[in-house]
Amino acid sequence: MATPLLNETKAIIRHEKGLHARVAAMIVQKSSELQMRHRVSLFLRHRDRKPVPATTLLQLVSLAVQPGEAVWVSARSTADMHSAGETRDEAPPADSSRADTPCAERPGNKASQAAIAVKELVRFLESDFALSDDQVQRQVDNLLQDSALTAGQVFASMADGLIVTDDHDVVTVFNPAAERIMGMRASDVVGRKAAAAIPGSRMHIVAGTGQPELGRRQMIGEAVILTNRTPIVVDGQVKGAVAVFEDISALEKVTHELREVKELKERLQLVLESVQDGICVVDREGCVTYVNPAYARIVNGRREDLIGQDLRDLSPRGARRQALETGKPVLDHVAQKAGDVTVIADAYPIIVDGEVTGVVSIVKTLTDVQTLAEKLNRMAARAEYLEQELRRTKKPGGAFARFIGQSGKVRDALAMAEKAAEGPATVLIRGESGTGKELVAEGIHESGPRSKGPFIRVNCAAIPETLLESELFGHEKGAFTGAIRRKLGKFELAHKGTLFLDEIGELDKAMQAKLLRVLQQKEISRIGGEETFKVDVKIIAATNQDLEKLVAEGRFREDLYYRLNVIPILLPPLRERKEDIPLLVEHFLQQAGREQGRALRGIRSDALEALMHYAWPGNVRELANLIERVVTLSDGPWITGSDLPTYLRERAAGENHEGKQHEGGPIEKRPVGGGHGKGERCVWLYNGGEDRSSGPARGITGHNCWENTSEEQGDAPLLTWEEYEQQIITLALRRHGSFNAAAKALGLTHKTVGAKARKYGIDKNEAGTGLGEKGAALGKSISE
Ligand SMILES: Nc1ncnc2c1ncn2[C@@H]1O[C@H](COP(=O)(O)OP(=O)(O)OP(=O)(O)O)[C@@H](O)[C@H]1O
Repeated sequence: MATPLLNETKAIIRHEKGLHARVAAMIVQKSSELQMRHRVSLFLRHRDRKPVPATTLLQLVSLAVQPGEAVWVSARSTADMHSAGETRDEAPPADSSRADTPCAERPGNKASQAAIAVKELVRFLESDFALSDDQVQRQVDNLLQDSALTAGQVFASMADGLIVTDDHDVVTVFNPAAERIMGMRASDVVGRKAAAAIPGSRMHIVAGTGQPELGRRQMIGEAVILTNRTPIVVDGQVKGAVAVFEDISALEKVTHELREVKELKERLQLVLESVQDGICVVDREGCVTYVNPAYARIVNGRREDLIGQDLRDLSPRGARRQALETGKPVLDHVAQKAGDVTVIADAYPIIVDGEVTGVVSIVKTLTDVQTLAEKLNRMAARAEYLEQELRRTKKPGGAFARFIGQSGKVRDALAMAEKAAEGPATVLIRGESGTGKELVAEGIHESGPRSKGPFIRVNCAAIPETLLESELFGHEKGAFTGAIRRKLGKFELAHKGTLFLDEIGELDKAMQAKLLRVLQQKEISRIGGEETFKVDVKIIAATNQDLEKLVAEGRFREDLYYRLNVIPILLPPLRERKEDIPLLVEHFLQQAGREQGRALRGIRSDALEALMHYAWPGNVRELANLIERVVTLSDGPWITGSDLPTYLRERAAGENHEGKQHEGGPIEKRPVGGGHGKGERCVWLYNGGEDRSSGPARGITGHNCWENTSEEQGDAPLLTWEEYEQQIITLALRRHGSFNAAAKALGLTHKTVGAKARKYGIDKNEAGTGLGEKGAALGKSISE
């Protein structure tokens, strides 16, 4: 408890300047002397403010006592103060109730000493403060000097900037912190008006309005400053202003960083909360500090229960603990969790400044991993399949461009195929073996909306019945002996694409039933699996069998037949479209020549005749194989009748003369191998001539040529150079249709081709109409 002040006595300050600095210094000097003498502490109180020690200059000055005003003097025994544990400068409340208490003024009595001291100080305060004693005078001066120096020291050692201006806005104080913060020197500022010397100064405004400006933020260069400006008011008069300010740039930076860290934390939190993988964080002690919702779901726990748990209890030998102890990641760790859940975890140590401060673990259920592996498996299988397909099918142009043939039946079939490609309906392609059913099926896929999806082929005849089901529908691991891993079926692989079921007539009845079910329900299930999957597949089936007959015999399900036969496409056998033979021959000759690196010029009429009169039981496939073989075995640039296998020559010739029928159907009675006189036909690989033959064949050049047997093989009369040139230009324009393209093919500029065409009067649009008799006869001598 504070010791009460004694003898509070009123004193009127009569000095003309009131309690100003010098008077205050004299009071301090006098009070110090009295305190020493009487072993008391003396206090002054002004109005209802707290008493201040009478020996502190600044506090006395700050009482701002005016002339004629009263102050209250009181005292306290120094001995009392020490026993009460108080410091000298503390000012306990005055006990005014005892202020007027008379006291015995005997020496040695505490109360009387206080009374004497108070009385003497009151007398001094009411005096005129005249100082006669030189020593006292010096002491007062020293006091004032010390006080000023102390204030200067205080200002200099302040961390905050301090600016003081007088009532004319002249800077009187500009401390070192202000110099540092504002980057200005005190010598450049003190004594000058603040408004002029300090950019953006508001001291004159604060002094002018008398209103303080507190907590103002401002920028000085790069620094952020927080300032308090206060007017200095003495006797109700504004005497200047004081500004105290601090550089809060560092604080601002930290605040900004903190905000960024908070934002980052929020974002990360959001990511962690929404990922499907389970994430768990433990601290350096092995205590769980965070789990995301996926983690709680995977381990069948509640987040609030999991957080705070100790790894020693949770999983003492788990991946997290290992990572925590070794400081190394632990990957693919398989663990059993509650509810019979098997998880795969990766645990990564969190290392800060080389020290392991915790662990993050990422957890997936085994099923998730399996699903991913399966997806991968599926993609890999599909990629492999598509790669093979890509290698196999090189398409030169439009979807049906690889299908050679211009006969009416072919055109009808292709027109139907183009239509069939547009929609989802099942297509059934019929035709003898080798008629191009697969080629057409590919064309349908490529020209339809599913062209970006897979085209999957299954040859129903080539796969043993026992394997076909698993081939089509896939199987689960362990579904039967040998099923060592899950296999995806062709239906699954063909999802969003086309499934081509070749040789559909070969399916046994059981498979027919299964296929029918898939076609009806559009869903499959793997052998040994319980799940069913929806599949979106366009079915194209093909057969060379007489399906109607099979249905009639009960060997093919009628309902499946109708399911498949939604859009039927019939491909004619080669013997029914002989006019396509020269086209095909030229196509395969070019192909074989290219593949075998042979500079072939064409096929002689005798050979072509033989090919056209053969019945082709193996159709285009047989023709293609034959040409390939002939090209391999022949030597010269021309394929002649003698290059053909004997059976074909004899059969064609014999049957022609005798009017026999081939197994594939009747053949024309036409002479072969020179028996045709002037009307013989031949196919030029790279040339053409006027079509004078009445025969139907047209090579890829679109023309047959007359060939005079007496002039055979290079005996034709030579033409002039210009006539050859005319031929070549005509031929190139006919083939390529434009000066540009023709020039490119001939290795000339389009200007040259244009000039030559004009020279010879060749109209590029009419170049295809023929070369004239002389030119046509020379066709064969124009090599590639
Ligand atoms: N019109 C054609 N134009 C070019 N090549 C053809 C044509 N028709 C068939 N081919 C070729 O003949 C071969 C056999 O064709 P494809 O396999 O399409 O016949 P298919 O009718 O499916 O035979 P199969 O019934 O024996 O399976 C292939 O190499 C194919 O490229």
